[in-house]
Amino acid sequence: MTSLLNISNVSMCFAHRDVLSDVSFDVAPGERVALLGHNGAGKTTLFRIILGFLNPSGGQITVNGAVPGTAAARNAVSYLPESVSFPKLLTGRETVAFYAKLKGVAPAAVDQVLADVDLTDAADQRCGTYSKGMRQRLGLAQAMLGDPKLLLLDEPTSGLDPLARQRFYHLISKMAERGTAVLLSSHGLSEIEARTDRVAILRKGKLVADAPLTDLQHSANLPLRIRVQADTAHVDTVHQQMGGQRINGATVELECRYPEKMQRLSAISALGNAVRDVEVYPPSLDDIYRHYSAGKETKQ
Ligand SMILES: Nc1ncnc2c1ncn2[C@@H]1O[C@H](COP(=O)(O)OP(=O)(O)OP(=O)(O)O)[C@@H](O)[C@H]1O
Repeated sequence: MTSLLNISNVSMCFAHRDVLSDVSFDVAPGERVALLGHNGAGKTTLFRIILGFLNPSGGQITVNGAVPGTAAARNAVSYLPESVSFPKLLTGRETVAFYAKLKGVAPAAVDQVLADVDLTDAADQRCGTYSKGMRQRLGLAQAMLGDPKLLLLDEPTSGLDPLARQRFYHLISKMAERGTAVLLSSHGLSEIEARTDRVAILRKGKLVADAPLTDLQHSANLPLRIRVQADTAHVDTVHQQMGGQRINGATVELECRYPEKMQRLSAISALGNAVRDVEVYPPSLDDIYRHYSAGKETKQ
């Protein structure tokens, strides 16, 4: 599939300091990509280059085939910055109407996006009275205007409560279903785990991973955990046969690598009625992030 966002060998140097080094990856229409990295890894800098606010020291970017900052690229992209602020005296509805006018979007879309982010009841309240979460949702409403081809979200869920986060990701997925390419940065690893299609990890300005989470789970070769609930009368036998650790009266847990997984599971299955239940826990995004952040540079 043709990429909507193409980042090719991008480098950025501030005052002789390399902040981004030779970063390349693509985002396709309808794809949701999480951009992860420690504080200062270069995520916001990359966003600012994609938006055309900064010129890279090297490499090229195209947004829907256009150079960042050109009218064609600007028309294709919407951005929600990390710290969003709006004029305090304008209401939510006036604020979104203002952005709709700037973007050339029909006024009818204003009430729809306010409803999408659950701000209908507060639409006539002044932004100065909004909570942080409400401001963030208003920011998302303005970013959703006009069904952008590319949505850039810089730590979009900071300040949102758990239900608002769920709703937020639901909206993002709906936009992706309609073909919007989404690139979002986040430090909330658990929340993006099941809600993005690919993970890109920056470490000190270098791209150290770029693949779907399941591929990273395999290539990092981190252990997965198999937890077996044994019949209480047979727990000693199960422990002896399986190895691993007993973690309570009836549960035995062991760690293994992906290539051994099926062999281990058939051995457990051969224990028949001595086993009541089996659960397999793959490495979490936290584990994978720690692995790649520690310097295992195996780009997919
Ligand atoms: N205009 C600038 N001039 C000089 N250095 C800059 C400038 N903008 C960013 N930097 C530096 O570039 C590095 C990357 O910053 P950036 O804001 O891109 O990181 P980040 O990954 O978004 O971090 P965070 O997770 O904390 O938001 C930092 O060391 C920062 O100090």
